[in-house]
Amino acid sequence: MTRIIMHGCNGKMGQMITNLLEGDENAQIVAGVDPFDDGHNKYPVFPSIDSCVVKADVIIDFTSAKAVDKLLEFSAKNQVPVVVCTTGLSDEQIERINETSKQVAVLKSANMSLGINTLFKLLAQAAKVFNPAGFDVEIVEKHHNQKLDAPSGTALALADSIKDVLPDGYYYKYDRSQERRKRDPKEIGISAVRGGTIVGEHEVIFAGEDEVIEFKHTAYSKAVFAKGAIEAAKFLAGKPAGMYDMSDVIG
Ligand SMILES: NC(=O)c1ccc[n+]([C@@H]2O[C@H](COP(=O)([O-])OP(=O)(O)OC[C@H]3O[C@@H](n4cnc5c(N)ncnc54)[C@H](O)[C@@H]3O)[C@@H](O)[C@H]2O)c1
Ligand SMILES: O=C(O)C1=N[C@H](C(=O)O)CCC1
Repeated sequence: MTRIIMHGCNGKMGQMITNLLEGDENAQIVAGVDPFDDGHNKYPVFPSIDSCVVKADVIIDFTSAKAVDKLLEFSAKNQVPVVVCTTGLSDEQIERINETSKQVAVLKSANMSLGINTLFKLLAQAAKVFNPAGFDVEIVEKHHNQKLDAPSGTALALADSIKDVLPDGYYYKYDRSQERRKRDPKEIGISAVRGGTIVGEHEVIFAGEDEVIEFKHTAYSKAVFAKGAIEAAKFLAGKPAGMYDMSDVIG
């Protein structure tokens, strides 16, 4: 039985995972962490990670960027592997995650779905074909009106999977409103839309002369992320220190 600490247990993702794990014979939440708690969970809830005294095999994190530094400290100090799903992290925090992974197992992924993690590989292939032919790359992401960070972590990861295979000099362009000039071919455009209850949509557009190729992923329920996070937690428990991602889980 994999014992899990749910960091951010009372948020939308924390509660989705709580509900899914109710019927799981191989994993259970042994403690939650959330500063906002009304006592409705079946497990004990602590207001901060450093006040959590329950032993566990792995932590799942869906909180906010502000909560991640303390989490990494706790994970390394107590030798509890951690699945970091929170997005909107700064470059310094990503560096801290890499440093932490030298002491304990860390899996970081901006998107836990099979579809997006497969898309990373497809996009790398597509970029190698379309870039020499002069295609422009634009990414459009859409999410619900409660989301704090923009662009989404997934949009940035999709952009990275393309930029990584392109020649040097490509850069991300988030806003063209202050400029009056033609598009620079070295731009990778990233646009964010927020509204209603959209779970998550990502479109990657390769626009060439007289033809356009579009890749699109739509998440219809947060369950797709929750199931991926649970699989990742089961995978990571007991693993040696190192940096992991969803491709290690999916294979
Ligand atoms: N990787 C993925 O597949 C994926 C999927 C969905 C959401 N996310 C990301 O996960 C994060 C959370 O998403 P959400 O929709 O559940 O948000 P949410 O706002 O509904 O929930 C966040 C929860 O974290 C709690 N929290 C805040 N500070 C905390 C702290 N210091 N310690 C413990 N808990 C704390 C909040 O009280 C809240 O209950 C966001 O960054 C989002 O972008 C990632
Ligand atoms: O609901 C969110 O918030 C999501 N955030 C992730 C991101 O920023 O990429 C993944 C999709 C859902």
